Amino acid sequence: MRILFKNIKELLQVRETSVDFVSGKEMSQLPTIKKAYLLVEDGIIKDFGAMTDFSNVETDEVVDASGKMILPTWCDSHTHLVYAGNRESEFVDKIKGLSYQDIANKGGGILNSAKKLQETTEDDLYQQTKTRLDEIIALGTGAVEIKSGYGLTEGSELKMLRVIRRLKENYSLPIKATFLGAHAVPSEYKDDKAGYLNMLAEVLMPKIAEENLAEFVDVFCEEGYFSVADTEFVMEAGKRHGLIPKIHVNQFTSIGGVESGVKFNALSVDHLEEMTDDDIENLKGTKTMPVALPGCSFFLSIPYTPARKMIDSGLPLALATDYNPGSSPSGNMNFVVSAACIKMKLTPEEAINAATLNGAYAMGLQNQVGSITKGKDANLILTKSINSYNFIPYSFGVNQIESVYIKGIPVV
Ligand SMILES: N=CN[C@@H](CCC(=O)O)C(=O)O
Ligand SMILES: [Zn+2]
Repeated sequence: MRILFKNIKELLQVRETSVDFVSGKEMSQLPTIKKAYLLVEDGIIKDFGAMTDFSNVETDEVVDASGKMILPTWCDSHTHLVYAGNRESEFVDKIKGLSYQDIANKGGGILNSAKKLQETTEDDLYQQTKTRLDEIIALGTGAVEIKSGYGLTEGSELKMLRVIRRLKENYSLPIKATFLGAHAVPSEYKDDKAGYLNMLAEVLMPKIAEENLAEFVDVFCEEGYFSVADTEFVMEAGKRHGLIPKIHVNQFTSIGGVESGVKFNALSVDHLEEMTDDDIENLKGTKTMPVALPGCSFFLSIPYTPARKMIDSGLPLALATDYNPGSSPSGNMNFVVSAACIKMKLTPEEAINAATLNGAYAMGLQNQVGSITKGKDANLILTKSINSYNFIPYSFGVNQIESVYIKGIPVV
């Protein structure tokens, strides 16, 4: 099956050869071809170039993209898509002045979501999650990471991971699963955090490895949740079970978790709303991707990751939604890209690199998605007619997407 997209006003994020990620000044370069064509064969990018160089080939379908742009779909490397119900009432508490920590202290927060999830069947949870996955695909996401972490018991953590496995079986976009058992200490273990961590390492991780239920391991490294020592314990145990670390760190305080993440070769360190100069220094020259989650900063009214300073120091950056019921109940990568430009002062080129190529790297998917490169999946966004790609972040809250293709098949 061959599809030809012709007369594309501008084809974005064109990489002749695959690059793992871009950092520092390279982030301001977004390679494009104006008046382009793109040929897709059996779901894979087969060829592309300028229309002037196009020589006719037999195709099954031709899409005339005059006035429109094509870019790789968004790569959302940090979500908590599997959850039960929502936390609308906490939203109102927050408007009335309670902080994220105040809400958690009065029994809300992660433990509230865990209670709801424990009471929900696997089938129901699958249906709720599927609705969210369909919603984010329609918004242009074509690769996604999904975490556990609202189960907090053996059975419920496995239930979450099995929901993710079912999604992997039923969808053709790449999905990566992360075991986030160390998201919060459940009430049954409130005086025995070490016992809970041991249960994660000794009981759950072997089962996850045996059933191949996750690629990554995560920890919420934060005051009141898990210390740096706890985080290292979990990363160490995860590694023993073949799970690569990706950690929640520096959301509210900088307690040394970034340095630990780097030490354990974490694939990414995520949140980073509070960054010291030492944290930035620790990330330099490493393979650990810093991931900013501006939707969370927006929703909780907490600082934005100092992305400008980080990129100007030579670091790479990825952008993700953190879609979850407590701190970012939205999986809209278009909004994330806008917020990165408006609030974190990224240029559109930097934000698009962060939300595609660098996001793919933060999931270990840099050879499969994230750029227009021959051999990668044809996971594509076809925009409406727009004047320049700056219009995507500029017109925040407005959907500029006409169609989304996953493996060359239109899903929207
Ligand atoms: N901060 C930790 N975990 C999630 C929020 C969890 C929740 O509030 O339900 C996050 O990434 O923001
Ligand atoms: Zn998160």
